[in-house]
This record gives sequence, structure tokens and C-alpha cells, in this order.
Amino acid sequence: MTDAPRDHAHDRAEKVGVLLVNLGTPDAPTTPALRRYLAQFLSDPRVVEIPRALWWLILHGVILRLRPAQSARKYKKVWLREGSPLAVWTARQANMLRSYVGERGPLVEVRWAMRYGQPAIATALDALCAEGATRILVFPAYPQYSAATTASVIDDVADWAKRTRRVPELRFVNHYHDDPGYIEALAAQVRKHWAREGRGRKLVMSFHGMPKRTLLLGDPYHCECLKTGRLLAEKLQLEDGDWRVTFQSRFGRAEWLQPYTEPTLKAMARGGVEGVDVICPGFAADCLETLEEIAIEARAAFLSAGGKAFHYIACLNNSPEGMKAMTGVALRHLQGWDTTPMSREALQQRQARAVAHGAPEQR
Ligand SMILES: C=CC1=C(C)c2cc3[nH]c(cc4nc(cc5[nH]c(cc1n2)c(C)c5CCC(=O)O)C(CCC(=O)O)=C4C)c(C)c3C=C
Ligand SMILES: [Fe+2]
Ligand SMILES: [Fe+2]
Repeated sequence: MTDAPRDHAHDRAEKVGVLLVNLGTPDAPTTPALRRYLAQFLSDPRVVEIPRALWWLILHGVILRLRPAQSARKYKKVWLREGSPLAVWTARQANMLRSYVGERGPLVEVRWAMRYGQPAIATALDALCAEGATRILVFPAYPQYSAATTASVIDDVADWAKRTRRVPELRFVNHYHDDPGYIEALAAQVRKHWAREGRGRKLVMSFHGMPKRTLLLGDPYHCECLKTGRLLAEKLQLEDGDWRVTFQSRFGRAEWLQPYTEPTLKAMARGGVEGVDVICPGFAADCLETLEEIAIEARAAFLSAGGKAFHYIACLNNSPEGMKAMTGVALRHLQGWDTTPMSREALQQRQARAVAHGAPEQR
């Protein structure tokens, strides 16, 4: 139980907190940092759903011996001066969300956290509570719901709540795959790219993959990706043959959602498609999976299969359109929670009432 002294101040206005959460990323592009990060990530039963004892042997006996060094090499290619791209973008998004949502009133605090690695969700929630938040909106930055991502954030918040005495009122963004503001922001990102670089023959919308088994077990992720793809194609007025939804980042030997991104790109190149534009609508921010796997590796695969022009379209990151979409989603979920400042008189009246009920006077 978290019992850090938390003054119950009667004259303090109650605040609303927003916690923007993304997946997580290593602290450094090094083998030890990758081992710590992958051990936490891949031990989550929401991420790898095979019997624990068997998975423990595979994870510690094979994966954590080989993958950290391989992944560290990849992270080095995309690492920024300020840190991992995912963390850098998420921090910028949270700062901008603070001012966009903050325009509603100063009683909103915005923080960011990572499901794996730092800053941890529990630390950020403690900080929001210490700042006076009694209502918190948890905003997983995953447009499409999946048990491996969204539900895992909910698990972590629930674990924190179990250890916490004064649990705030909590709300969660479940998904925003068909939010009109999000679809419009994606369309604007594509149009801006076309205006700058010209238009490829096909638009490939590449989403992070999931094991196919999760679809059969009822995870809505696949359908939500397809719906995002269809809505984006409609918004851009694309013909059926001009776009394709694909799935990237396969992990392990089992079958994942198909069609796979890289084989699809190669087949397109071999089939005479000279130019493609690739966007990754399921990632709120650029990260290893987009910058290395798509913008570097998939590009090389497409060109070596005979393609001529490969254009990667950046994620929404902190673009004005993307931030407007994120703000719209947050505001919709904040409805009914008072975020307007309380007047000085109202605060004084509230304190007087509290003192009349025997509470110590606050300064
Ligand atoms: C956007 C949604 C994501 C889903 C769905 C998802 C499922 C999922 N991922 C793995 C395994 C790995 N993913 C890794 C990186 C990674 N994954 C996402 C997002 C989703 N994952 C992001 C944003 C990132 C990038 C993190 C970064 O630091 O930039 C990795 C680590 C990198 C590597 O070693 O390759 C692994 C591993 C599984 C098994 C899974 C679904 C079951
Ligand atoms: Fe992943
Ligand atoms: Fe489906």
C-alpha cells in the first residue's frame, strides 16, 4: 500500500490529471539496457500468451541471450541526441497536450509514462496524485485496442491502485481507431507528403502485427486496423487497388496477422510497382519499428526487389494535426469532469465548511 504522507488540504482545488502512456523503450541503445527492457516487456503475460514455465525457459535460455545485442544495434541507428525517439516524441506530445487541454482551464495536469521502462506508470500516477489530481484520465497512445498494449496498461494501473490508499477516480481511453479527428490527421499527413514529394503508385498502411491466434480469441485489434485503413482510404478518396493494409514486426515462429509488410512490398516491386508511400497509422509516434524496420529495412527490401521510389510518411508525432486529434480524444473523455478554475471565494467557502466540520485550518 502506498502510504506516502499526502496532506488532505481542504482549501486545495481538486485537479484532473491526464496520463499519456506509450509502450516503453530502453534507457540506452546498449545490450544491458536492452536486456532489462526486453526482460520486463516480454515477461508480461499480456504480450506472450504461452504457459509461463515454458516461456520462462525460452525467454531466459534463448531470447535474452541473443536479442538484446541484435536490438541494440538497431536502436543505435535511430537513437537521437535526447534519447530514444519513442520517449522523445511522447514527452513532446505530453507537453503540447498540457497546453492544448490546459486551455480548458488550469486544473489539468498532464504527465507521460511508459508501460515498460521509465518513467513508470506508477511513478507518474503518484506524481499526479501529489499534484492534487483526484480524477485521472489514462490515455494509452494506441489508436487500435489490443490486449498486448491497451489492456496491459490497464493491468499496470490496476496494480498501482491495489497498492494505493486513496485511489483517484479513473477513466481510460480504450481506442480511437475510427475517431474522425485521428483519421483527418492521418489524411492530412499523407496529403502534406504528396504535396512535397509527389505520389507513389500505392499507399501501404503498415500496422504492428499480433499473433493470428489473438484474432481467433476475440481481440478486436485486427478489425480496428482494417477499419482505420478503410476510413483513411475513404478520406483520401483512394480506389481499391491504390492502397493496402499490412502487418509488420513479426516476433517468434507462430503465424501473425497477414499480409506481412515486407513480403508485400517485395511482391509489389516484383509486380512492377515502382513507387510506394508507406505510413504506419497504428503508431502515435515514430520509434524503432517505424524508423528502423520500415524507413530503413523495408525500404532496402523494396528497392532490392526492383522498386524505384520508397517514401516513408512520418507518424503524427507532435504535428499540429496529430495534437489536435489527441486533444479531441482527451477532451471527449474528460467530459463531465470540471476542469475550470475554482474562484477564490468558492475555495474560501469550501475551507470554512471544512473547518466547521472539525478539519484543521489550512494556510
Ligand atoms: C502499436 C502497437 C503495438 C502492438 C500491437 C505490439 C505488439 C507486440 N509487440 C511485440 C514485440 C516487440 N515489440 C517491440 C517494439 C515495439 N512495439 C511497439 C508497439 C506495439 N507492439 C512499439 C511502439 C515498439 C517500439 C519501442 C521502441 O523502443 O521504439 C519490441 C522491441 C524491439 C525489438 O527488440 O525488436 C518487441 C520485442 C509482441 C510480441 C507483440 C504482441 C504480442
Ligand atoms: Fe511491439
Ligand atoms: Fe477482422
